[in-house]
This record gives sequence, structure tokens and C-alpha cells, in this order.
Amino acid sequence: MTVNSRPGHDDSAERPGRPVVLGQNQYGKAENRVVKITRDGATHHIKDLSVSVSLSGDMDEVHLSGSNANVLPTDTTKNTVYAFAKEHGIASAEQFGIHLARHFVTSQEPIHRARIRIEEYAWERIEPSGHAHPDGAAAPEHSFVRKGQETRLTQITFDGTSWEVISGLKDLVVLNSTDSEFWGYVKDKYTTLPEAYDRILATEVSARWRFNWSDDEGEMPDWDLSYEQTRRHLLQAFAETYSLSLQQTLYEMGARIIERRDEIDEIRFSLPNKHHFLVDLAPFGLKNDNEVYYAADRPYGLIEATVLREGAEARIPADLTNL
Ligand SMILES: O=c1[nH]c(=O)c2[nH]c(=O)[nH]c2[nH]1
Repeated sequence: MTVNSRPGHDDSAERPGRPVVLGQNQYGKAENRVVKITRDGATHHIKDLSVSVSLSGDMDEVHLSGSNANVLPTDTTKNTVYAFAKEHGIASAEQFGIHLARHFVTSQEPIHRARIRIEEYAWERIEPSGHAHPDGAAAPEHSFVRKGQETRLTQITFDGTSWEVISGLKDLVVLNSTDSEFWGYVKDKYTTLPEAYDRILATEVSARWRFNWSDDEGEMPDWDLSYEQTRRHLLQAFAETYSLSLQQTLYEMGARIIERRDEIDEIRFSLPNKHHFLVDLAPFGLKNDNEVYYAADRPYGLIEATVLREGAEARIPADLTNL
């Protein structure tokens, strides 16, 4: 009688000595997205990892009879990743992986081998504009842009008379580790979201901006300089806006570009809200003082809007994927 068998479903007696053997096997939790913020006064440090745990050892029985007696749940391996981020910190991906692998193999007798794979996403600080702190105070260092180039985009349309140039970018990932709140919103009987007074704000910017140059008699913008400056204003507005919602941050990014770049009349953003949820470490006797986050990939809030120069016509399509 196997452990999981039910009356009437045990046909093992009819198949003694099955000509079948279990081959290599391993199990664990893949792609645990852990973000650790270390706060050194106003200067924050970020570690952003995707950690995959794979364990193997005496695991024949769970496959052959369904006995879980040797199985440390994959859910526990996930919790261990988050708890270790708090307890031991993340000095480097290698150090963190070594800690985890040693823990699983030395704490669980049936586990003989642990393979920890880690991808690390690198972040750079957003350079302050210098205008944000006229009193000379140091700019707070809690704003980051993910390393790795965004994709620059452009679309040119000419009907024989006039030109339309819409440029933009996608896949520009930014994060503020503080200066973001979200509260005071509508609550109905389905609302469970707790109000947030200090949260991470992160998004992957997709933006398109329309140039007001439409006539080749007129002086052409310096396209490369315009791109560089527009990107810079976008990043600095993200970094320097104390945000009460991603919608407000979006508007400030657009407004800064319309105000500072005369060649642009319209800009549209599509901003996925890349949610970072504080991990509940209380079950492990640990306090999570806004340090360890679970970076969720989906579902995500999606905030989209156009910001225009007063009097300009809105011509960028609502759905940027059509562009
Ligand atoms: O900045 C935000 N805007 C929202 O509209 C929203 N909705 C939500 O659940 N979280 C957030 N965050």
C-alpha cells in the first residue's frame, strides 16, 4: 500500500517490480526576487537579486511513495532567502549564495547538495540636477537607474509637405528607495491595500515625445543633444519629486521636459508600477525596518498619461505599443 493510495486505486499489486527507475532529481524555489535597501543616513544602498534554489539528496521516497518526510518545502527555501537578506545582509551575490548553500546542506540531513543561482541587477545613482537643494545641502541619495542601456526610439512621418517626428525610449528602469507615499485613496468593500507613508517607487519608463519641428525650412533640433537632455530631465524629475502617487511623478517628469525643452510640445508616458512589497519577517523573529522587499513582477499597476505644452494638439496615440 503506498502512502498516497486510496481504496480502489492501488494497482501496485498488479505491477510488481516495475521496470522503471527514478533518475536525477532536484527541487527548490526559482527566481526569488529580493531587494535589500541598506540605509546609511540619507545615502541608501541597494542590492537587487533573483535567487534560485535547487536542492537534491535523499529524495527517492517523495517521488516513489509520496512520503514528504525528507522534503523541506520550497516555500521554506523562499522564506530562507528573505530572512537571510535581513539576518546576514547581502555583501555580494557570491557571499549570499555561499551562506544559503551551506545552510541547506548542513541543516537538513537528507539534503546533500544545494545549487544556488543568482542573477544580480546593477543600479547606478541618478546624478542630482543641482537645483533641488539651493540651500547647499547634499542631495539625498536614494534614486537609482538600472544599469544597462534603455532602447532609444523614433518614428518619422512625412506626407510630402510636413513632418512629424516622435522620439522616445523604453526599458529605462528607475527606483526611489524613499520619498514616496500612497494614501488617501478611495476605499470600497474590495480595498485591502494598506496606506503607505514610505514605500519604494519603481517603474520601467516607456515615453514618446513629439517635436514641434514640422517644416524643413525651420531649424532642425540637435537630435542627439535633445535625447540626452530629455533623458536627463526625466531622470532628475523622477529623483527629485517627493511622490504622493506615480501619477504625480509622471506629471512632474512631463512638465519638466515641456518647460526645459522648447523643441518638444507633447510627451506621453506608460509607467508600470513595479511593486515592492515588504516581506513579513515576524514569523522568523525578525523585524523588517523597510529593508527587505519582494519585487513582484505581475500584476502591476499601469499609469499612462500625456503632458502637453499649453495650446498644443495631442497627437501621440494612447497605446504606445502602436507606435
Ligand atoms: O502610485 C500609485 N498610484 C495608484 O493609482 C495606485 N494604486 C495602487 O494600488 N497603488 C498605487 N500607487
